[in-house]
Amino acid sequence: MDTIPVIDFGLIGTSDKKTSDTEEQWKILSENVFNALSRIGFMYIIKHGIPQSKIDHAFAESEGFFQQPDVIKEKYLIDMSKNYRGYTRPGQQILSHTSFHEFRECFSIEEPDEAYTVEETPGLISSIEDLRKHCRLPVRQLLRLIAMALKLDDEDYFVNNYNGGRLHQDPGLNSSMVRTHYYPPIPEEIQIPANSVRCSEHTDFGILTFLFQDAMGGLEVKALAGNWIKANPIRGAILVNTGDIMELWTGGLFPATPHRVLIPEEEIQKRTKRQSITYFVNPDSETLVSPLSSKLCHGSGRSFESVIFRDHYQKRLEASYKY
Ligand SMILES: O=C(O)CCC(=O)C(=O)O
Ligand SMILES: [Fe+2]
Repeated sequence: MDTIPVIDFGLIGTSDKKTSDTEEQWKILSENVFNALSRIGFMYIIKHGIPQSKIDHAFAESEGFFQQPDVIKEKYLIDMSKNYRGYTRPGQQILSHTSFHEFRECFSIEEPDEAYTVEETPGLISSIEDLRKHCRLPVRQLLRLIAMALKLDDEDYFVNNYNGGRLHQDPGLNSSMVRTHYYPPIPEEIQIPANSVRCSEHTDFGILTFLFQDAMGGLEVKALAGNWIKANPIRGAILVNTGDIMELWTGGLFPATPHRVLIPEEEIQKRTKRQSITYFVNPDSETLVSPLSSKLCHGSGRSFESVIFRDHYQKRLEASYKY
């Protein structure tokens, strides 16, 4: 499959569980989800119920933050000895050993913390938290659709491993993270070092990622055959992909699809900033993740080792921040 399918969540409405009225629609969507995740690992979700104004607001607040001088942004520099919250400057996180530099800066928020503020852009944290809050319903819907797609006896299995099945996030229990990215314009006078990218080829670390992107484009997805296809922006749609944990749970049936953002060849895009916001959906930190059944693993021919999510996450984050 060389196109990224579009899945319409409007069909199942605003309940996070199927009801007798919507059972048929849930079944159809779960089949669509199965095809998308087994063939490409990416899909667009439309009519997901998140107001466009919330998305636009988080983008505007993020832009306000990133356009400030470095000295201000670096006041909020990530301190990895404590947590992964705060500002990452360009080149500080490199997602693949094959890249020399990433023209990408970002700001990450792991879990809600009322006391944490960015005084120069006071709306940054609240707009991001608002977006996170709105993501929870479509995340829970999708986790149940995936359980149905896999024909699990327990359709709540994934939901129960995401914040212990609760709608509100418990600090410490779950490290799901919102990260707002800014790819700065690359001015003509800058010498671009060899092997530089905007974002290196990588897989995501958790269960799923929800990605909101602006109109600029540039994200590419590696199809199973190894060719790269463009994940063109669709206004208002959430681009969803599976991460390492879904690949492990399904024994490779739903692979974690590699993706990247190269430095654009088109001058206009190169000289223009790009923004994206990701919500990385992680299982609860203490979850022991292993392939769910030998039936699912059958056919992939690969073996998978069980991991405690906290250990896996720590390892992957530390490796990417070593530089
Ligand atoms: O900015 C993008 O479009 C991709 C970002 C991404 O893949 C990530 O942060 O994991
Ligand atoms: Fe990613």
